[in-house]
Amino acid sequence: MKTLKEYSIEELEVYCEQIRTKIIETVSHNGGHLSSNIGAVELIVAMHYVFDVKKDPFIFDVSHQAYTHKLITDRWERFDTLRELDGISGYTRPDESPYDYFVAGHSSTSISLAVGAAKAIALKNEQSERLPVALIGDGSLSAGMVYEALNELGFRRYPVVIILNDNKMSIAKPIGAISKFLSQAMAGEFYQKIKKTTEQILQYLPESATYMAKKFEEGFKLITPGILFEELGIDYIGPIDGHDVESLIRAMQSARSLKKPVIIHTQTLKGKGYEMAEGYYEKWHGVGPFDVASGEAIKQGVGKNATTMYSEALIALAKKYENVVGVTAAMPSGTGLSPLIQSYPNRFWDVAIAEQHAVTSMCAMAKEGFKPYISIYSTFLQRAYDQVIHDACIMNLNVVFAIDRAGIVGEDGETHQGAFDIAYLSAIPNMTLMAPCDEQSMHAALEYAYNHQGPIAIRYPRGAFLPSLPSMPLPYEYGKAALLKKGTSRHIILGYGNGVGKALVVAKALEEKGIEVGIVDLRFAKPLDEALLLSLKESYDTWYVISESAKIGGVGSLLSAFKEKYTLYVKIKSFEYEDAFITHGATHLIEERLGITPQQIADKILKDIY
Ligand SMILES: Cc1ncc(C[n+]2csc(CCOP(=O)(O)OP(=O)(O)O)c2C)c(N)n1
Ligand SMILES: CC(=O)[C@@H](O)[C@H](O)COP(=O)(O)O
Ligand SMILES: [Mg+2]
Repeated sequence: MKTLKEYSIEELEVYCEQIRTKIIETVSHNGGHLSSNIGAVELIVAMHYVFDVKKDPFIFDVSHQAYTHKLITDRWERFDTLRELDGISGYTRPDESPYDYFVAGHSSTSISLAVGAAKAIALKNEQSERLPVALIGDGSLSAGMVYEALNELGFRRYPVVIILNDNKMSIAKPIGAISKFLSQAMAGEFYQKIKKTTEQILQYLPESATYMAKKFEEGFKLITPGILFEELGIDYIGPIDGHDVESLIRAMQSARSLKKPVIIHTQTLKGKGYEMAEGYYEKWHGVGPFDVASGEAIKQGVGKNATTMYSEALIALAKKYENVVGVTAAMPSGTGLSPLIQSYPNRFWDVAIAEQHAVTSMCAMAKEGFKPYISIYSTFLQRAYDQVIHDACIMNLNVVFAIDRAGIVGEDGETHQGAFDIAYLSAIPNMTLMAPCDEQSMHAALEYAYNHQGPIAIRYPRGAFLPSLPSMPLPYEYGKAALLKKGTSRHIILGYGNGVGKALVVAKALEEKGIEVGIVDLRFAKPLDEALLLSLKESYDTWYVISESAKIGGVGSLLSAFKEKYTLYVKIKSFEYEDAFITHGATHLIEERLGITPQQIADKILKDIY
């Protein structure tokens, strides 16, 4: 059986098509990242042809585009378990395969990893000449961390090969000077033409002419995107056709021989090979199951999701108040900000993958009297934690953090679960935490936040809320909770955010067993409603907590601190997440694995009682 490195170019091209078909087929069943992956097939096949995955660190930025790598290495047979619970992950994971060098999922870490690996290889003075090779997309090139890495790499000049997959797309059309600079298409095409013509002429000229041509080509690079990297001390090759296996192999072989930092600028078509996805379509970045022939989604989401509720509520607010502004860091459709960017382009922005910049720039807008709504996933806000403290909270600025994907997100797994925002935000002075539980309270929360003085974070889940009460019991008031149901037992459930809907389902299951528990919608996790909570101590011995967050630093922790403060003799039992990263898989299966489905919670409470 031939190894990949023994394939002819023709055989490699056939192999690429087989891989592409496999990816389309699998993603159409399992969902996943389609266009990024089928657009990167030739790149990754060429990587495996030229470099040695058994020794060279293969580093994929975000690694959402690494399906080809998984298929080539050791996961072809298991590939149909993609993103399923106990199946293979949609991202690289060393605990899944020795060929996955590093965990990824958040963007723009690849060049720092390559620099670190190169440093280690140099320090270990290895004879085996291992060479880190990183694949990074044009969208991921917009994050600041990349420049921190390039700054050092260009200075220390470690041998590293960076392959830039420039498909002129992030999730959405990329914004910013970097992507504009990269897509000097004219220079690229023009440069290629000149280069090809020079090579053709050179064939008939004496050796000495080659020197002149080299100088000419060096100079010519100045009008390609290469100047950015060359000036930083990183050699530049390209731009080259990222679907032409032969030129990719040649470029990677010369990059490997340079033994210094080099970036190969490849230009690809996102979605290549599946016509409906080819080009600039946000919708084919991350997809659910779909029919390959028609491109139609198979499983449509049920009801209006929390993101749409947020988007509609923000549109209403933007109409009402001129000083409402907002930002997303490269997730316009995911956060629901797209319609606002379209309707109010001078008040709502996509700032590319730049969460730190998104937060700090909005803090300046708050200082200037605007009311910014920073629309961001719980997991990606982690990237801007210092900016929340340093730029929003110390000055107690009027900034709203609209935290989407709070709680379990499902198939994206460990790197994307929205488990930590309550823990990482509740510790910050001046920060207020609140959580709506349905559409009405979402609208009310955004309105409340508009009038709130100081930084405030509003969290809500991926997908739809669990069904809640037909109407809000009372309007939001700073730090005030709502007693939804007194019940007749000495047990009460304190729900927060989407946990309120879950509490209602649990209460119903208990009622069928003759147990009537009380229910509170906490509404604010910080500050807690101390008056209401103190009023519970006489009637309820056991307080159950349902919040979609990590237990440590979560709502249960905040309530335990409250219990300590007033020396209360109540038992607090939290159904939040234990101290472990939460793997990938459908959310309901993950919750079952964690023992926190409404039925499992009801069973646990029943066991408690009897
Ligand atoms: C820190 C961070 N912010 C946002 C995201 C969400 N995200 C995942 S992939 C992606 C776009 C990446 O674009 P690019 O690097 O060009 O890759 P492509 O999908 O085009 O191949 C974004 C914004 C992320 N994974 N990490
Ligand atoms: C790779 C990445 O980080 C994004 O594509 C993410 O998967 C989007 O998540 P949602 O599907 O929840 O919008
Ligand atoms: Mg891209």
